[in-house]
Amino acid sequence: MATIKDVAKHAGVSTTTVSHVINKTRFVAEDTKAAVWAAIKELSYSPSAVARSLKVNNTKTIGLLATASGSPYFAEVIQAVEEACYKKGYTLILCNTQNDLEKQQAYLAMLAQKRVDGLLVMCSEYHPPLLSLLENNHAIPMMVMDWNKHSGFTDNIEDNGFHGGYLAARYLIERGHREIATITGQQNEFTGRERHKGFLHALKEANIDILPEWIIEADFQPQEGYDGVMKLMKLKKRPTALFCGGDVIAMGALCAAGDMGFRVPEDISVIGYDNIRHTRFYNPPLTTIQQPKESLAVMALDMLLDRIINKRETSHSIELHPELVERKSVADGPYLKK
Ligand SMILES: Nc1nc2[nH]cnc2c(=O)[nH]1
Repeated sequence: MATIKDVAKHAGVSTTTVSHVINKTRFVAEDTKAAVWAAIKELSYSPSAVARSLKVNNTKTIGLLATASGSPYFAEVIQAVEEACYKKGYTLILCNTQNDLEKQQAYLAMLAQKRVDGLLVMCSEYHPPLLSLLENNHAIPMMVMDWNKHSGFTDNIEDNGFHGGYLAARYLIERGHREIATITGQQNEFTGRERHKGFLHALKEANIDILPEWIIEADFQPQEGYDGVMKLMKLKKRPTALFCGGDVIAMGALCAAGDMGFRVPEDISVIGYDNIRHTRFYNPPLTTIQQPKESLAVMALDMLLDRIINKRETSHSIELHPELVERKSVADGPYLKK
């Protein structure tokens, strides 16, 4: 592979001139520039990012310690992170860890060895061993994207999942429902837990009791939504509305309702959470709560770059604001005041 020295020799100039031509850091005469670019082309020279990194002490790379890019929600956030990195001239290194501590350890070590400039963390579950692991690597500028606790050494985002869950329940209540069930995301995940708490709070505030069998603690999988609706719709007392803690759960829920011969929203109303791209094409199009995934990605990266570039050491927290997206999966319930 050609080096900068080869290019300089080929073009009959110094390596410094080659560097100035490539980086546009100084005036260089047009014919010299042309000779350098011709040599670069002829030798298929590509500037070494490694050599550059050694010189400037940064790598223009960001690590993302993620959960699983196969889930539609994470896929959309990761795509937005990648796009934001690209726009700022950074390369993203994606590490899917599937909540496996060994993988988290191994990837963190690799990212540290690769000298990433900063780390985005979206691991879903923040148990003590993971937190110690992150703290042990606090020398790397860090932003946690799905946890609202102030850790002191990282920045973080408050996604207001509690408010989002509250909005979902309020909407169902305002549409005249009181028999409301829920199939939650996993309760050891911050997003799953906060959304569920907000949902319960709205019911309590409206003096609505929820039957214990109407609360199905699940995880963010369509199968869980499917199985959940199968159980709910076989109960003697069926709910008229259902809040699913994630759109992928709602996908399974709609499928089960159809398989059992129930119509959505006529027989049961369904509301989801996340507003993943495909929900517009669900049958019926899903009413859901918008998790601002692009803002999450852009804000997380901006804050991380602020830590990296401005050497900020104090922790900052930023907020996202969920919003209702009305489509066609919720009908008026029996208690609607006209
Ligand atoms: N694991 C997981 N966590 C989430 N948090 C918000 N949405 C999701 C999802 O679809 N899966």
